[in-house]
Amino acid sequence: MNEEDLYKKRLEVALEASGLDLWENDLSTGEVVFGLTKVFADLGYASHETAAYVDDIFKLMHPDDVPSINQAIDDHLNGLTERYYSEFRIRAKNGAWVWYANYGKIVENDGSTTRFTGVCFNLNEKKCQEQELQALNEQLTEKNMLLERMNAELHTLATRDSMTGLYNRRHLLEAGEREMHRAQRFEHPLALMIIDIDFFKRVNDTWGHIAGDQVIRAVADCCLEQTREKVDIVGRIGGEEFAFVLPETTLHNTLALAERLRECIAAKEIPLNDGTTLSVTVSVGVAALKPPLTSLNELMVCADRALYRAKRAGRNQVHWQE
Ligand SMILES: Nc1nc2c(ncn2[C@@H]2O[C@H](COP(=O)(O)OP(=O)(O)OP(=O)(O)O)[C@@H](O)[C@H]2O)c(=O)[nH]1
Repeated sequence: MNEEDLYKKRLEVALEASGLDLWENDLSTGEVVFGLTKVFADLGYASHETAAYVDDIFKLMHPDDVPSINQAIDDHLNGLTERYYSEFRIRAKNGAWVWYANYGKIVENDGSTTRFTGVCFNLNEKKCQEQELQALNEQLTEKNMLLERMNAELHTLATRDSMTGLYNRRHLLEAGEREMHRAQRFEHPLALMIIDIDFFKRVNDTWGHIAGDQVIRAVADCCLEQTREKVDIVGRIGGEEFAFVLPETTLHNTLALAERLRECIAAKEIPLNDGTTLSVTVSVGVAALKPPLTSLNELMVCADRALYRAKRAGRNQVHWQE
């Protein structure tokens, strides 16, 4: 065996061991000088079906991949890249798309001949893994978004009263306790107000529970209208009872708010399902933070006592605990 044959044999062994298939094209004529025998065989084509011209290979490539292949060849031809590399799909004999990659270089470019040589190797497993990973990532992102939505819903369920959308009793007490600590530490004013719908039992007894619920919602709307969004903590703490934790609010200002709210509710004509309207009044109890009070609970007791006095004094009025 001469040196050249020996060299070829060595190359064959190297290519076979590494799963590479050698190719060489003449770009000036468009001819395939040296064919992709292993690739075509792997794709199920007979030896007479292998491509004789570069264009024949392009016809077997996925149309979406052709522009990037052409770009990579142009970049290499124009000296922008040291080597040509591209990834693409080729249609197998059975119609399936199989991923391959090309690595090559211009080995001769003398004006009349442009020899382009390289190797091609199967990339299908890697691509399939990438696609699986991407699909998994997308699923994960979707699941995360769902989880975030569910968490937000759960938070709403845990902190809000479902009938009015106001805070529930537990959240009001927790958030109120925090405000209480802050107010005490920095010696800032804080007030607590409780309102209770007057003679609400009569509403239920006369117009029914559904009308009663509508009244509760209408009163809740007034409560939100008259308070500061994201500052005041407004909650439904019982059937027809609402509480307000009012940070940075003096007794004087709270009494003004209480009066405004009382008037707003009394003036409201609440539409019922049967087309009629209904009005209700509320009694209000107010207490402001001052020594020796130290807990929200104590403040609530004070406001509750004031509310009781407002009821006793004839309802539809505001009372406060000094
Ligand atoms: N429709 C409706 N009624 C409720 C709800 N929660 C509590 N109630 C009713 O509210 C009524 C409250 O009545 P009472 O505590 O006797 O007080 P009141 O009739 O408002 O009288 P005063 O507070 O003394 O003015 C009861 O009949 C409860 O059944 C609710 O979510 N929806």
